[in-house]
Amino acid sequence: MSLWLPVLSALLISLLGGLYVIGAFRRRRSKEPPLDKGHIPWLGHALDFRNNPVEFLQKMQRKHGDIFTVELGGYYITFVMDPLSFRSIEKEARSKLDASLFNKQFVERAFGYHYLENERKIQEVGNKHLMGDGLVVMMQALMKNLQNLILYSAGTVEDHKKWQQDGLLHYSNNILFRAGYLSLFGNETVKRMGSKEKAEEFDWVHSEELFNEFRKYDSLFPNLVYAMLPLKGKLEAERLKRLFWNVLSFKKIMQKDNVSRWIIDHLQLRQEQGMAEYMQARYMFLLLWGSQGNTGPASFWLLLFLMKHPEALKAVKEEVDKVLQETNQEVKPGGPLINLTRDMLMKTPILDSAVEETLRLASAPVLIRAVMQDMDFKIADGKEYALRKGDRVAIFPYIAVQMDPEIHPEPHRFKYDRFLNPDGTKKADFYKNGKKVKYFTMPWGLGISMCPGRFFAMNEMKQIVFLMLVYFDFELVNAEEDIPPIDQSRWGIGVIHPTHDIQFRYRLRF
Ligand code: HEM
Repeated sequence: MSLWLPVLSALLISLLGGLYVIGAFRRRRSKEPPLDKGHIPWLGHALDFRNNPVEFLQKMQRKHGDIFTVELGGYYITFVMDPLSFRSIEKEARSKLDASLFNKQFVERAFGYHYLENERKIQEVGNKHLMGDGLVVMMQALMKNLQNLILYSAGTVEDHKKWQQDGLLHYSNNILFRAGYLSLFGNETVKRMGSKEKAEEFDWVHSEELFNEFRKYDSLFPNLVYAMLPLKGKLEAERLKRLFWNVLSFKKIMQKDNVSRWIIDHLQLRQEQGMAEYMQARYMFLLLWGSQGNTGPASFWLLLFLMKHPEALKAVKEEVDKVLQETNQEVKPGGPLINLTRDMLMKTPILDSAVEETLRLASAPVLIRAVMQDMDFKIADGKEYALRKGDRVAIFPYIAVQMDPEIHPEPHRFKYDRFLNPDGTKKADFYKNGKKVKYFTMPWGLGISMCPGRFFAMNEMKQIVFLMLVYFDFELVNAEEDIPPIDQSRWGIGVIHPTHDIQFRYRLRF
C-alpha cells in the first residue's frame, strides 16, 4: 500500500499537469471576452472550424456577439467581428499585438524558411518596387509576357476565328503563373541558349513544367499549413519544396536576364546579412508562392463573373475599347503587340470596381496577431476587454465586412458597379450602424502585414481582362452552367478556389 500511494500521486499529478497544459482548467476571467472551449480538450472547436469556418464563426457570433474567444487546437483565439473595431487592432503597438510570430510559424512549415532576428524588410522592398515608379517597370515586363502567352495559346494566325477550349481555372492559373513568374524571376539568357528564339522556347517549356509542379504543391498547401497532411502527402510536399529550392537558388536566379528589382533587392539584402544560400532559396520560394498563389484564382473569378453577367462584360468592354481608341492603337492580324501602359489602366473605373467586387467575394484570409503581454482592448462600442498574453487575436474580414448585408446589401451577388458612385467615380463610402466603415473590403489584410504586392496583383487582373477583351471573343461553353461551389479547405488562406473547373472558349477577334 505504501508503495502504491506515491505512484498514484505521481500519476494524478501528471494527469492534472497534462490537463493544465492543454488548458482544461482555463476559465473566463473578469473583463475577458466570452470563452467557448468546445467539448474536446485541446482540440476545442478545431474540427468545426476546419470543416466550415464561415458557418462556425457565424454561429459563434450569434451566440456570443462581436468578440469571443474560442479554443482551436491548443490556441485560444479571440475573434473580433466588428469592423468598426479593426482600427484598434491596426494601431496597437507591436509589443502588444504582433503579426510576425504567427507568420514565422506559418512560413517555417510551408516553405522551410527561418526568419532572421528583427527581419521586417518585406514591406520596405515591396513599397520600393511593387508600387509607384518601380511598378511601371514591372508592369511592362508583365504586359509583354501576358500578351505573348495568351496569343501563343490562341494558335497561329491561320487558326484565327477557330475556337480554343480550356478550363477557365486552368487557363487563368496557367497564364498568370507563367507571366508572373517570368516577369519577377527573369528570363533565360540568349547567351546561354544561343538565340533569342531558343531562349524564348526554353522559357515557355520551363514555365509550363514549373506551373505543373506549383499546382501540385498548391493543392497540398491547406493541409500542409494546418499540419494535416498524411505521410504520402508530406513526402510529396518535401519533394516539391526541394525542387523549388533548387530552381530558385541564388546561382540560378543570378544567371537569368530581366530579373525584377523586387527579387534582386530581396536577395541582396540577405546576401549582405550573410544568410546561407540554401536559406535564400527558401525565401525565394516564399516569394514565388506569395506572388503566384492568389492572382490566378482571382482572375478566374473575375473572368467568370464577367461572363456570367453580360451587362458587366458589356460595360467593361466598352470602357476598354474607348481607352484603346484614345491611344490610337489598333489590333491587327499579325500586327505589333499593343502597348498597355499604366496611364491606360488608370482610366478604367468600371474595371476597377469589377476587380474590387471580385476580391470582396473571393478573398478570404484570416488575419492573426499574437498577444505579447496581458493587455486591455477597447472595441468600438466603448467596452473594454482583457486579453491574455500567449493568446491570439483574429479577424476574418470575409464575414465581418465583405459579407455584411448592412455594409454591402445583397452581399452574395456580384454587382460590378458596387464600388462606383452615380457619377462614375470610385465609391468609398460604406456604413454600419450609421457610422462610416474605414475597412469596407479587406482582400489584402491589415496594417503592417498587408500584402505588399496588392498594386501589382490588381494590375495583373486588370491586364489579363484588358488583353482578353482586346484580342478575343470569349464565352462559357455552357452559359447555363452554375458557378461552381467553393472548396471549403481554402478558407483563411487567401483567394478561395472552386471545387471544380468550368469550361470556356475563346478565339481571336481579328
Ligand atoms: C489577388 C492577389 C493577391 C491577394 C488577394 C493577396 C493577399 C494577401 C494577403 C491577405 C496577405 C497577408 C496579409 C496579412 O497577413 O495581413 C498577403 C501577403 C503577402 N503578399 Fe499578397 N496577395 C495577392 C497577390 C500578391 C502578389 C502579386 C505579390 C507579389 C508580387 C504578393 C506578395 C505578398 C507577400 C510577399 C506577402 C507577405 C507579406 C508579409 O509577410 O508581410 N501578393 N497577400
